[in-house]
Amino acid sequence: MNIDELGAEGFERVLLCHDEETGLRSVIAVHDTTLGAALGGVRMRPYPTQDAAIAECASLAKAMTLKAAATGLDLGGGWSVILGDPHEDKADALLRAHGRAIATLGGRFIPVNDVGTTQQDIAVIGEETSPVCAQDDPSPMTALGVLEGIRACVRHRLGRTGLGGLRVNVQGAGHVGAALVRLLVAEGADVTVADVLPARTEHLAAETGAGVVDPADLLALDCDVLAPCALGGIVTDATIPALRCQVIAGGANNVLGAPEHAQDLARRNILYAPDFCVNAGGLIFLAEQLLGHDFERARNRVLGVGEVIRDVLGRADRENISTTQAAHDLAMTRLKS
Ligand SMILES: NC(=O)c1ccc[n+]([C@@H]2O[C@H](COP(=O)([O-])OP(=O)(O)OC[C@H]3O[C@@H](n4cnc5c(N)ncnc54)[C@H](O)[C@@H]3O)[C@@H](O)[C@H]2O)c1
Repeated sequence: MNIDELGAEGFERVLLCHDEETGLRSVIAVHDTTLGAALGGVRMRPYPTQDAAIAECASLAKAMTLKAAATGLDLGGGWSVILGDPHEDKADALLRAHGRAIATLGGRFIPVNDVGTTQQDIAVIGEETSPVCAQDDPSPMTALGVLEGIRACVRHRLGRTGLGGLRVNVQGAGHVGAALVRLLVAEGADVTVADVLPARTEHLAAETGAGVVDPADLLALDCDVLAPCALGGIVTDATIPALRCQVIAGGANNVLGAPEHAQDLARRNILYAPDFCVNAGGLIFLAEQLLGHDFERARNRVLGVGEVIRDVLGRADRENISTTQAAHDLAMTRLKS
């Protein structure tokens, strides 16, 4: 195994890993462990270039630091990505090699499943490194936190207390997206969902009665709330003019293509719930599990995501700053205290 230390500014560690024998090519970024070990995802997907993989990994690691700090968790921020197609390239030997690379960090990075990996994959990684988070799928708790975040945003922007009849467009019908659709439908919301894998939306529509549209049409479809639950980077110079929503609040990490898009959304009078706060439910749940707390206690803490969002929205209004800046300030206050 060849592991290169990239020495990226502002990061504790960034490792570029290559294992000839298994074909593993991966990146592990530990951003900040001031508050505790860095808990973060293992994402597997094809990347156009190695630099694109490093950039995504670094940006997600940083978001995890902010997420833990803003929501009051004693965890740091880190992430890892495996370059490859999860449907074609994934193998136990490759996952174990990634586990051996993580083990070199001596427990400072705790992996959990993300896009392209499952809890079973994390268990395989856990054959080589400890600790790992492979017990329970955090996605339903991420979705529950997003639901509470949507509730807070809708009350703030639309003055509505219930979600009945609220038009919500959900991008992505994977672990988080599907769970969110179920929760929203149970609240009486009018939900439309899109996924690049049609089988996922077909099943979900049959089960819940949610509407389905082509993924290419979803962002420009009129709605009250847009809930991004696929990959990040969907708010860009190209998509902002087409958006027809009043609120953006979803499970996806790194929704904004660039930080300045927070101001662009505010100019268009679209209320943006910062992703690293509104999607923190899964991380809160995992942190509670690591502490040995029971399910009910963990779930109650996840419901607190709504309170965090209310705090962020209030701060943004009072200080006349973007919601992203307000959330960032909240996180930095805790990191520096
Ligand atoms: N799983 C969690 O608990 C958790 C926690 C925090 C953040 N997140 C973030 O939430 C997002 C979703 O995570 P997940 O675990 O549900 O992943 P997943 O892989 O289960 O689901 C993602 C879904 O998005 C679909 N998709 C991809 N590109 C799309 C597009 N352009 N349009 C529509 N659909 C598209 C995929 O086909 C897939 O069904 C990711 O950004 C992840 O980092 C997840």
